[in-house]
Amino acid sequence: MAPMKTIFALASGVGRAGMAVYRLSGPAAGRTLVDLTGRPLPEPRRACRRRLCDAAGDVLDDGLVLWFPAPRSFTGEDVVELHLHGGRAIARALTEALLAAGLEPAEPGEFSRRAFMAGKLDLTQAEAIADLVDAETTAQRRQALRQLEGSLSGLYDDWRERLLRCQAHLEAEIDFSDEDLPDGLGEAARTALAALGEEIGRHLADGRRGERLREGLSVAILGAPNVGKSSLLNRIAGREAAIVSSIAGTTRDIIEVNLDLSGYPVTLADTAGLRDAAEAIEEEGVRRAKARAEIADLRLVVFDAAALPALDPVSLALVDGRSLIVVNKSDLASVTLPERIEGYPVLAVSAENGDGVDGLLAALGEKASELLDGSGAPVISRARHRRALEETETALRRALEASSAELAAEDIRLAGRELGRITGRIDVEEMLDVIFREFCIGK
Ligand SMILES: Nc1nc2c(ncn2[C@@H]2O[C@H](COP(=O)(O)OP(=O)(O)OP(=O)(O)O)[C@@H](O)[C@H]2O)c(=O)[nH]1
Ligand SMILES: [K+]
Ligand SMILES: [Mg+2]
Repeated sequence: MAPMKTIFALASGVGRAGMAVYRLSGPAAGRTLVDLTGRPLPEPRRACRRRLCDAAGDVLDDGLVLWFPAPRSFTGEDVVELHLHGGRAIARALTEALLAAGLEPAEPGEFSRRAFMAGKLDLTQAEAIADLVDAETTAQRRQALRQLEGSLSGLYDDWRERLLRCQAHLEAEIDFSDEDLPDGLGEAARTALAALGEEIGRHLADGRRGERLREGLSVAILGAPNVGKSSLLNRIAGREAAIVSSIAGTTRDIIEVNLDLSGYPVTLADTAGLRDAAEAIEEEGVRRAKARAEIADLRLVVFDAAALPALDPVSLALVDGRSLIVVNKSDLASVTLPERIEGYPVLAVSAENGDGVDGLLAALGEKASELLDGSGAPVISRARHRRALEETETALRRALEASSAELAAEDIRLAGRELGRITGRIDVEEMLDVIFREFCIGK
């Protein structure tokens, strides 16, 4: 095996800042610190003030240095942290000095990858670090923290252990029963596997709460042309994100704004007015609007108060349990607004003067919490986990139906392998690149 390289990266944000934190990891980290400071290594894990110079003796900066000898460090290797002043010139000079010392710039996610290799984190925890850094709302931050603390690791490891136990029992039965092999599964294994299958099934039926929370809830504003969809988006976003005009068919592309709705991440999308379009570009806009209506977690179906009692039939067809009914232009209403449409409560608003918008946001927040909040039990946070769990469940079901003990044991082995892939207990090499690629540099 090639000797482990020593890597470095700016772990804090790039650009002008009061402070910048650089991280070095690998066998040459300690020697590099000695060379940069011209002093012996400081006491482990204690911040010390030091002046840093390059090989020519030019002063780079004056700051704090920390020394984390292996294995008690983030990566499990020798690690050095340099807390310097933020700024591009310092970053450039330090980078040159480190390159000259033979260190290499870290790849995205390389620190976390080394931590995983050293057994400091499992894959769900490594993914949680990426999520935590990306978290934009309170609920996202909490979910990532729970996962980093091992909520998913604990659950999946426990399931995997139970599977391995069943597998061991079954294989013992096969090995020691000489002539008359037991048919299929033993009673005890059957009960244990069926219970496990049910638990995994319940975990899978979480309404995609964790994944939605990570990705943000997708909310689409839909309705006929000119009902004020773009005006409503702008009112909620607090800025002129979309073009508003009195010409029907103004919006074509989907315009998205990201909102933090009482801690829940929401992507609100404005769409083209639904109608039989007059020309090709608008037609494409309508096609995109309909596609978004299909995939959205929630729909705001907007009607025009000035057009009442007439209700656009295309919009009406979109109303279901996933929608909130909005009647806009309440300031123009000449008739009393209905309390319900198709049995669903009506939210009256005026995008023009802001009336009713707080009520709409409150209703949206309630829906978001219904879709995203759970019992507090750990939830699946990534499609990668969901796929592996589905494979596990399928293999378990096959094991329960298997005609011989050997076939059942093989399926149980497959199920355990799928579970192990989630936390990275087994068979991980090929997945590592995919997982750590989405990290940013310095993590
Ligand atoms: N009086 C009043 N006018 C409104 C209100 N909301 C929007 N309008 C007006 O209605 C017209 C259409 O508004 P838009 O926001 O462009 O409507 P839209 O639904 O996005 O239209 P398309 O993109 O063409 O489908 C504009 O002239 C707006 O100023 C409202 O609450 N009250
Ligand atoms: K319009
Ligand atoms: Mg519009």
